[in-house]
Amino acid sequence: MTWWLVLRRSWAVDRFRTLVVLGLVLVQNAMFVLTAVGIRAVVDSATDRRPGAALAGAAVTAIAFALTAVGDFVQFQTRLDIADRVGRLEFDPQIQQMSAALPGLEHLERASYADRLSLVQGRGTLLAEGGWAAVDVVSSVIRVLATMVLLAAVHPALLLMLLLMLPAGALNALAYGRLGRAALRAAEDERLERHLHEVVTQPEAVRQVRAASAHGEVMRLATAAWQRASGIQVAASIRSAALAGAGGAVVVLGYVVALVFVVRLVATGQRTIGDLIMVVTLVGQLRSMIERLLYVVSRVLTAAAVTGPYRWLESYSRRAWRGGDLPMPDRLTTGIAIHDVSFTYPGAADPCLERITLDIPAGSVVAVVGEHGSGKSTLVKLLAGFYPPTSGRLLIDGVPVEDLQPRWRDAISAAFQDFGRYQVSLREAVGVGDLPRIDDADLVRAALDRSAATDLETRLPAGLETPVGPLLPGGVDLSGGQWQKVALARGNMRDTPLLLLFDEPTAALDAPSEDEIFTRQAHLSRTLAERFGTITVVVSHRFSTVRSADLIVVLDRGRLTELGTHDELMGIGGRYARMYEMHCTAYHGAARGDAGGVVATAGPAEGENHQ
Ligand SMILES: Nc1ncnc2c1ncn2[C@@H]1O[C@H](COP(=O)(O)OP(=O)(O)OP(=O)(O)O)[C@@H](O)[C@H]1O
Repeated sequence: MTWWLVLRRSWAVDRFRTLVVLGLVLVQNAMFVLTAVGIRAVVDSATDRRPGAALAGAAVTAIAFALTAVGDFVQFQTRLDIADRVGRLEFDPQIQQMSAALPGLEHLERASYADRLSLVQGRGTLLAEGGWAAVDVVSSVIRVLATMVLLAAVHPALLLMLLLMLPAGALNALAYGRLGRAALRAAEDERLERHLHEVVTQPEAVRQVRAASAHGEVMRLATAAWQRASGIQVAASIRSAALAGAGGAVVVLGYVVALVFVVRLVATGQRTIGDLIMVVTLVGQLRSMIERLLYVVSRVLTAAAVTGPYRWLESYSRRAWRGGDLPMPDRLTTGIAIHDVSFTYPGAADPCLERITLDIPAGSVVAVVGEHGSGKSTLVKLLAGFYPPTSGRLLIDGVPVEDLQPRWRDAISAAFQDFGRYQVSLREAVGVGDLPRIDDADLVRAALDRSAATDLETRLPAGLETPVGPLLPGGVDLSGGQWQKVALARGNMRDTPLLLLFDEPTAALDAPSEDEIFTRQAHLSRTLAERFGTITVVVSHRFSTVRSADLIVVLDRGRLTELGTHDELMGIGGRYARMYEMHCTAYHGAARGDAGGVVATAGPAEGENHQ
């Protein structure tokens, strides 16, 4: 229950104010009853010509009324303040932490998960306000009940007013439930619209958009997405307003009927004028009370659009972290075993990897090859623990990988073909690969060295502290290849990994740089293999690297079709042999100049060695 959680957090953040608010809720309700009874006493005393009693009653009523008004104000402000503090200091950081610490990628790639995340992120204050609004609901209900008791004392038939609240409340709940569901439905288009705007504003993407003269089209798509999202929300608002309006009309009708009824009681002498004035006051207030009740219920329901996703995030992060407490080994002894692993992307119809079985001995270098879309990167993501296999098991030294999470992630160094361009200092852009040691300049230099990128530090005006990226004050932009080297160095920050993953990490580099990097990485892999039994997994189009691997894994449409060393696979004469030969033919053809008008930019000396 979110309101209970909010109260507990508020208590932890500010005990005094929490007590003030809860105390005021009780006092105000007592003062409210006193005001109503006081008004009746004043009027009846005046009617009976008892001026002293009338004056005393007026004084008590005025004080009770003043206390109610001041209490309302203080309570409202204090509650807003606590909700804001709890939202910003407790919920927002927790939400950020839960989202950032999720071990896999499913929450970012499955649309329904991403929608919930986008609804809850940065909405901690709304969540806290929703919790306090629930306290408001309780307070408003107490006030309405007190009113009903006072009305019943005048005539029990007035209790029928209570019945009117049920349809009004139900209509309002429907109205706001509809709004919450619309927010969730619109979230996907809102995300799309934000993404398309990023595409036309972020330097990396905008170049391609400009080159294709697609700016207008992207903007049209963004506008269409915005219109769909806003259409969903506007339609839901109109329907909700109609429902809430119908609820209000029911209440007003009851108000009029009640007044006519009491006037008749007074006219027939069954009740006093004091009773009439009290009923007029109470019923008049009842309307605003019910409106307030409906308003606070609406706040709770609006917050429910966030509480639902918040609850989901909590339970999802608990499930995602179901890993055991097993300690991480310091070194691999047997290696990684993949047993009958299949994997289907969230929301996808067909599996992307099917029944892969593979033993990777500790200390080995494995190359994964296959056509585009054959599942190479997916296999790498599974090894990194970004996704759990849909079926089958992944064992690290005989231990299921999920029992080692999240520590397994800390034992991995990885560089991918898609890389982030973090616009911070060079030191931070590399150091973030091992966050606890981000300030260790020597470690950052060693990572740059392992990635053949030491020249970056010497070329940049302020060395490691140079801001990289054009958006920073004094920032220096890097070339595509330099950015890739930064990403590679980031992947090399950890100096004692048990698994090195390289998924086409040099695609943006020229052949000599690529050659130098692979020579260094090969040396690094061997050193780490000896010391820690570290396994290296490389996805590469570079056959000189592939052929020197201890084990080559050939994937074809998600299935493992061939497995062995270069010589073994060439001996089989299957897919690998054909790929290798095609590569050599294309390469030599290009080198001879029969590339059909395509200028070959990589010469034999630039890194390829096929024999
Ligand atoms: N996040 C995703 N959601 C759904 N399907 C995906 C996702 N990522 C990849 N796929 C699909 O899974 C299949 C394998 O993709 P993967 O990236 O593993 O192939 P690959 O062999 O690494 O390709 P490439 O050589 O082009 O990098 C492809 O059909 C791809 O469309």
